[in-house]
Amino acid sequence: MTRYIIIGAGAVGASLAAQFELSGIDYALVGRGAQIRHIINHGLVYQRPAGIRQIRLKAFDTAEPPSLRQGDILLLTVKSQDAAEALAFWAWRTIEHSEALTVSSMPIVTFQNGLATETAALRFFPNVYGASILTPARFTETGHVVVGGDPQVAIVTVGRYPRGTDETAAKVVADLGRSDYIAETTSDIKRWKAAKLLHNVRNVLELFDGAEDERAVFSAALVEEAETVLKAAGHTFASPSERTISIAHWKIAENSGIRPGQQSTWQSFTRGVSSEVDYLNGEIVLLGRLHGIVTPHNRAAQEIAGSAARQDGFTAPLPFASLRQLAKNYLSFSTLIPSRPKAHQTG
Ligand SMILES: NC(=O)C1=CN([C@@H]2O[C@H](COP(=O)(O)OP(=O)(O)OC[C@H]3O[C@@H](n4cnc5c(N)ncnc54)[C@H](OP(=O)(O)O)[C@@H]3O)[C@@H](O)[C@H]2O)C=CC1
Ligand SMILES: CC(C)(CO)C(=O)C(=O)O
Repeated sequence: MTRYIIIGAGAVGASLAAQFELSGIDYALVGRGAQIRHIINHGLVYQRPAGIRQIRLKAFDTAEPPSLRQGDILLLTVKSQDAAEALAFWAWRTIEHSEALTVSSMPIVTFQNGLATETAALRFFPNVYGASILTPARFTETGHVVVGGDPQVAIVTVGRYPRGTDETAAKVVADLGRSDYIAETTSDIKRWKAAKLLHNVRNVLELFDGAEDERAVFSAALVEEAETVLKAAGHTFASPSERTISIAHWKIAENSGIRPGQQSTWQSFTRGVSSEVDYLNGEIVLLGRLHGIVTPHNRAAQEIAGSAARQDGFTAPLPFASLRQLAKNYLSFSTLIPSRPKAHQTG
């Protein structure tokens, strides 16, 4: 029987474990720090629109990981900035009763927003499956995860990376479906990841104050830069009409404990842990630099969020005026720099 090894016990990972537990699907949840200690000792307080319950989970501290066996599938649910460390930690461990095989021979499913994790995983694992997950999930309090998706937990699209689909992708989708997710396979997961990044570059704005109309202008600029550089880098975007499943009745339930403006980046700041901004806005900045395109709004957002993350405590929104000014400065610098010369042809 397939067992899922869920790495990262936060909003996405702990809710997956809870859903598997409730559906009789075998799994092991591996986490770190106070969160996993709390889950091991007291269980998880799991809040969904239908109610709150305390669930005992098969949970392990990464300091004492479970041994892995043939047939296991890894689900990576840490944030992008923690993916490299987790991949290196798992890849070269041997598999129980198959000393010649390492964990890297197992399939791994990457749930991260952004575009960086799949290529990082391919460095170690030949069988990488990208998952694009749309879920209103919250982890801001130790031992407590809230999911506002209604009636299902989330919408998940899974495909082999960089392209294709196969029996493993179909198996993961079937098990997610049994566990109250709306799930589908795709043969082009890169298009879903790129389309999602167009939304996630706006997450950073939830850290800032400012008038709604000014924020809307800045938000549009973040997305426009993202679209331009992603296209320059050869990405195309999946559109909702490509879904093979209906999501018409899916919504974020009212009074579910999920509040607008408090998505995953805001949650990391609120918990005082590192944030994913370097892999969301930072991905746009990186691709811009690689393709000779300026990205002043994403750069300013990445820089201010990065500096703020180094300071203690996130108790008040960051000043939007500073963000706007820094973006303006980067925009005017860029007009002073001649555009990149075309590479000389040699030989
Ligand atoms: N939250 C949401 O609603 C959504 C999130 N996503 C995406 O899903 C991914 C996961 O996000 P999310 O669940 O919110 O993240 P969380 O921060 O809630 O959870 C990640 C957990 O993984 C732990 N962790 C980090 N490194 C390791 C490691 N090496 N081994 C074991 N555990 C580790 C973290 O510990 P610590 O607390 O110590 O850092 C944290 O508890 C992200 O890419 C995010 O963008 C996508 C859609 C919605
Ligand atoms: C789907 C969305 C926007 C919702 O929470 C998300 O991806 C995130 O929080 O990062």
